[in-house]
Amino acid sequence: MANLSVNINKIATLRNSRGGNNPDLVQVALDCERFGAQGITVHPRPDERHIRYQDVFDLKAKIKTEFNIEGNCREQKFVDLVLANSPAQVTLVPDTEGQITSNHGWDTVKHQDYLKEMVSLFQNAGIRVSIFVDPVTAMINAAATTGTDRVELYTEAYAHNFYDNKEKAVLPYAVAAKRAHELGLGLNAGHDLDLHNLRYFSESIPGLLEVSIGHALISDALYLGLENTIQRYLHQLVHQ
Ligand SMILES: CC(=O)[C@@H](O)[C@H](O)COP(=O)(O)O
Ligand SMILES: NCC(=O)COP(=O)(O)O
Repeated sequence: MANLSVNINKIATLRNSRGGNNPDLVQVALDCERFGAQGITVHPRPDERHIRYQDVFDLKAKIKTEFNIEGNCREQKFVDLVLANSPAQVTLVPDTEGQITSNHGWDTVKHQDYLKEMVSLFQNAGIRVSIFVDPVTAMINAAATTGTDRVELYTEAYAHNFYDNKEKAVLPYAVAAKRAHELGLGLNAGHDLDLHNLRYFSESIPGLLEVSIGHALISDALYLGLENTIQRYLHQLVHQ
């Protein structure tokens, strides 16, 4: 069964909208853990529009489950933040300036040498590395040459195409996952996964280690409550 890492960016968005500490990000993270989440994900961005750099230190001091920090390693401030906090995992995402959210994976072919350097920098600090990639065989092949521990498949296209034709939507992911397994890479996935598309994805991708879910899960919690929502997401990941 894949682990569920709850991305709490949206909690920070809500908190920042009023400038105080409501909702309390650290408390929400602790509650996610208490309700069964196996990890906490944050994606600090340079404008600190949701997760602030200080949040990462505050979370690191309190959470007990797997801490996953996602972000752009081309920002020195991000690299320093990760090294200072030693999370269980860093996920390297090729953010571009001004983007609303992550919208593409790394071009691991073009940036192979650079990624190799970044992977060993973090691994030498004892941090597991995952590279965010599109489900394309060439990207998986080149990711493996960087020495990364895992790849995270960018699931926006799957989520988008799920309702039209779920078999077709998942196919590139199944092919990419098979290749990743052949190359000995661990497999994570995330972006726009939700209560409707999660079960089919996890059933179709054997050996999936972790999903990180934020936007849909926090939105569902408005209606269902956080504890019930996390239980429902966990339930999607259990296969008979
Ligand atoms: C890496 C990824 O897939 C993103 O979903 C990201 O972590 C979310 O970031 P935002 O919350 O800033 O949209
Ligand atoms: N890595 C993906 C993630 O953390 C959450 O993405 P989303 O569920 O907010 O789209």
